[in-house]
Amino acid sequence: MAPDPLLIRGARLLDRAGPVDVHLENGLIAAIGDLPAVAPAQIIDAEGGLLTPAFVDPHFHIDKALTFPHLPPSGRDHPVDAALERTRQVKARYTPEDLTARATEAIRLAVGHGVGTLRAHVDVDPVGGLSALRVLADLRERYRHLIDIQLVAFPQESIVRDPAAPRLLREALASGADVLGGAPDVEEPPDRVRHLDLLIDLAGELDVPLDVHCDYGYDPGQRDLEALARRTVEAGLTGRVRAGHCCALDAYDAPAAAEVIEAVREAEIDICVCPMGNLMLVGDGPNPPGRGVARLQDLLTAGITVAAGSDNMHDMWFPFGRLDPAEVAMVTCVAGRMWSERQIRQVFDMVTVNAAHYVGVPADGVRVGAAADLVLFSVTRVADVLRNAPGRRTTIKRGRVVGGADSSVWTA
Ligand SMILES: O=c1cc[nH]c(=O)[nH]1
Repeated sequence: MAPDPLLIRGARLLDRAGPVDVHLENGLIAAIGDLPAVAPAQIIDAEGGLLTPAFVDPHFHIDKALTFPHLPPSGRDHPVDAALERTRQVKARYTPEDLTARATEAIRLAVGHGVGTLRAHVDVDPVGGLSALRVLADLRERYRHLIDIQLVAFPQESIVRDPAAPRLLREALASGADVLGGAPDVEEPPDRVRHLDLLIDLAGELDVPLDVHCDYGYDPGQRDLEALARRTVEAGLTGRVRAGHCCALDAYDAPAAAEVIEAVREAEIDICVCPMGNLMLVGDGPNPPGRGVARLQDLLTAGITVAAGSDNMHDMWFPFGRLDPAEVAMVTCVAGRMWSERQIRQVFDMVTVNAAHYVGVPADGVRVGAAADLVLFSVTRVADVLRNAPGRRTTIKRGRVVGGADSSVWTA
């Protein structure tokens, strides 16, 4: 059933002077300007607060979310080795009930924070098979009125060493996954290109989008992103491939970085950085030299679409987080030394319109005819959104109010 028309009075839009009224009807933005009240429209008085496109979180591991309290101790020295080991141990103990409870809490937080679309990686491998994916596919349908969830079939364990793994990925895509994921880092170095080849072949054959975790290390020798870009073009998948993390870009010297960035540009690969987890885990030793956040400003200068994702929340990969893209954007500013108002605004795009492009949904901004997926803030400036200044957020999905930061409107 179409929601009642909604009139938002006196909202401030990005890049536009002065408050305006915004009329929502049939899930779309119907008019913007100085509008008469249209009875019997529901009216929200924005009181000059900022109205922006809904947040899009382009990279989140929903199946692992909130497992932190149950992690076994790890004897591993390197935090990434510890995270991989604990991932294996913990996911072997998932139950449908525990997964449903944790994922539902993640969805509740996302909706409350203004996320309209969430791309969620779900481990699909011999440890758990398709069981987590099935639970999450059910939740995707149950909460479709509140949030769009895309499920990525993510092979967190090897697909080269295990001959059954590619078949499992096929089954995942036939039974609910929207996107093919990948993680060449989990292979022995000589097998990484084989991992990429398997992914590219499968994505081409099944005609599905591909989203690959790439180069998760502060290591100038890691060039999987470049290999992915070159294979993307060769396979005719230009514009259909996405890459997350890309930490090694931070470790390359300038000529190597320029070469890889040019290959990425040619392949039209959007990049998603995940600075919260990467600042914590990437880099060796007690005083790591670089922190594994891809060269944001060089990528933007090259015209590449850069998005930012929350990655993990309170699990074996990241102990903190609250699934709030405003927090991700604030950390991205800090990590990328993006301090000026113009740069802060660029980073806000990384969690809204750029992230929308990354996940393949329209990135229209607040315009007549665009989907009415919006967030209304009581604060007026982007910097106040990113610093989580006291105030309220109202989440609007397809023209209907579905939640707020205090979560009082959210109904399961
Ligand atoms: O491989 C990875 C990287 C980050 N977070 C995960 O859950 N897995």
